[in-house]
Amino acid sequence: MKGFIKLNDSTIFEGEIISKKDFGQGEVVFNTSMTGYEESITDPSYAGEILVMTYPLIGNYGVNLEHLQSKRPTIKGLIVKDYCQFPSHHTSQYSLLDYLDQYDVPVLNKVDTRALTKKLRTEGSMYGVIATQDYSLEVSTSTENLLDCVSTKEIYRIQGNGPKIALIDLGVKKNIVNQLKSKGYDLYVFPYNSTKSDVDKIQPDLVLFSNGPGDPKMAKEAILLAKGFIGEKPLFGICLGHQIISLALGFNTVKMKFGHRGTNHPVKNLLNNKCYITSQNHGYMVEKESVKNKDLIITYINLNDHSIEGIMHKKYPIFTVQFHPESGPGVHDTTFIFKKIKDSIYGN
Ligand SMILES: NC(=O)CC[C@H](N)C(=O)O
Repeated sequence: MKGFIKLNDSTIFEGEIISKKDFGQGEVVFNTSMTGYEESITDPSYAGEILVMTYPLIGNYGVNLEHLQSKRPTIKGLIVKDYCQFPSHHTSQYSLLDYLDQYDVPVLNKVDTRALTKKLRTEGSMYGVIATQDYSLEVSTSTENLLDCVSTKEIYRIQGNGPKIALIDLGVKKNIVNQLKSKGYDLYVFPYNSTKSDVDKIQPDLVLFSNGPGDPKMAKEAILLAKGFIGEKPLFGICLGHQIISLALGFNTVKMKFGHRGTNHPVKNLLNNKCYITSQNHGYMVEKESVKNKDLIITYINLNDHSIEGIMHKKYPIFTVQFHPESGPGVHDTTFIFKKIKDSIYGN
């Protein structure tokens, strides 16, 4: 069936809707990974977003449930150039389309994704609507409470013999939990709106703020929670968690022109001059000009645009990364960060 994506400046890109669902709206973002669509479509950080894959052939290796980063797809729609109808991989359990159809996610195929991506790169991120027929549709730019959609409703524990971590679930990816589990941490996973007294009950050795969707400034409860623990407990944050801790420390965050979404983003550790290739998925960043506190150090920068990719406190055991050390999808260069958490607990 003929369909299209209409952007909020009224530009239309035509395509074919191949899914059961023929309507979806959200912020239109592009990901430049050549593989990893299973992880990306289920990464809760993409909640509220329509995902454009720049790699032209998508669906080739089907879907294996083990690769998924959460219980269901979190995207509002998928846009591809050439959907592969006949996936071939020995571990594939579903075709990508069958999997997305189970959850009513619209898929728009045969789109000139290169032209669409060039548009978003030059003019900046936009909202869009995937639809059929009615070209006069209004493009909505409103957002829902994304954290409420992706965070756990109840506290739960994944027992381990190591230090006790309070993991604030802002839409945590499965690979982060798996990495922490594999290092033996005793994990208590908390809802996004937990209070300091909720978390204090377990007497954690460290409080970890996870990745997650949307504008970090909307995560008011989590910012307050992070503020409460500054100087009291070691803190660590990944992606949205990095932004939240940064806001709690008095930095500002701003929306990027089109964000970083892909698996080959080079970052440099300014403390030892080492470079790493990292997996990334974010549309906001910590504003460089806002870093004025002398007790804070920028630890990592992105080598493509020199934006901040990590910070550290000089006096307190607080450190954060904007990139995704757990990968899923992507490179494993920075998984050492999960061991560094232990060092920060023990003051090394
Ligand atoms: N992966 C994430 O945690 C994303 C953080 C935030 N939602 C952003 O887009 O910048």
